[in-house]
Amino acid sequence: MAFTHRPLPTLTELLASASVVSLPLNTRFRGVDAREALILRGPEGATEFSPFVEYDDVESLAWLAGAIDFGWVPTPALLRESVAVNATLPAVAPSAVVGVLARYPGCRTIKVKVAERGQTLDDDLARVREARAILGSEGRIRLDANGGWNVDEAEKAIHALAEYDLEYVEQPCPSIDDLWEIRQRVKYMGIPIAADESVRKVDDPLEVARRGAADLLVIKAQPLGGIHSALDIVERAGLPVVVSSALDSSIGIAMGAHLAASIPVLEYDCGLATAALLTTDVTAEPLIPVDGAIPVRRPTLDESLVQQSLAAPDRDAWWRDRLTRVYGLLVELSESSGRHGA
Ligand SMILES: O=C(O)CCC(=O)c1ccccc1C(=O)O
Ligand SMILES: [Mg+2]
Repeated sequence: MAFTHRPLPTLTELLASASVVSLPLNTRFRGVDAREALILRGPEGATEFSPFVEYDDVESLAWLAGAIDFGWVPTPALLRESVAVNATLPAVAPSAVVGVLARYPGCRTIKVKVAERGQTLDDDLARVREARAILGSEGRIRLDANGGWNVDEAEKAIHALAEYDLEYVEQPCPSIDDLWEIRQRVKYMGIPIAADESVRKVDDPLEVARRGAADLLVIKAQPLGGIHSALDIVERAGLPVVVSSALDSSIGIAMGAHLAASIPVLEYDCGLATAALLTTDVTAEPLIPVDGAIPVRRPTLDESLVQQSLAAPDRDAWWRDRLTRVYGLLVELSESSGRHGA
């Protein structure tokens, strides 16, 4: 992973610029009702460090590199002023679908979460049927299983869900081997396979592309070490990409929007509309979709909104400890790569 910022800002500088916030969700997502994030104030503007709380320090390393990249390094040249986005539909009951989709005005593409633990294929069928009924026959529906199926389950589910006309299926199975296998099995149906976790949670983000295990890649700026590092991966992968977020505040969404705006060819709507799932944000001008797109700009922090969303003292301390530990790993890594001339 390429860490472009040298020298690193000091830990003192990072901690002094940090606020830890807890942003309640209007729809339960990934088993949580609030999203915690550590917001940093860098010379380029606000940035966000927000690996999910269950991620370990090693996995969080790339997220910190990504946060520093957006706050301390100028962004690449922007090729567009807005980015078309998909509605993200969490694994809610069919009766809740219409209410969630109302939060994404103008979106012609819906990403439906499927294969949720504790649910069945019938639950997925009912949710996707409802989404298709509301969207109409011309909008696009993509699925995201977050690796929730084995290959046989994925094959069965994709056969059953295909009647709703699928744009692609994201991470149907957990491993790269299984992605390769399911891709072969459904190729004749013309349904592309996208890789997400197999890009951002593995040692080599290019392995999927090299092995032909997916038709397209989901690219997330923060977990891939930042905009510059993600852009490098996109260039080297040679596959179409979907730029997505990880349920960030509008600051993290802006990082994704700047990445999306610097990619020459974007064939797919991006997964950058999830600020619509937050009940409150850290800026007065959140990056939520209007006419199916979000603008490419850096929101300024609204300090009173930040104050109102500050996390409880124990959570604030937890995030500062995490930042301190992960920063230590980042320093080790940049020193060892400096020694090896990388
Ligand atoms: O891509 C989108 O539409 C939104 C982002 C998203 O789905 C997501 C959000 C948080 C954690 C994981 C994921 C994911 O794509 O798997
Ligand atoms: Mg995904």
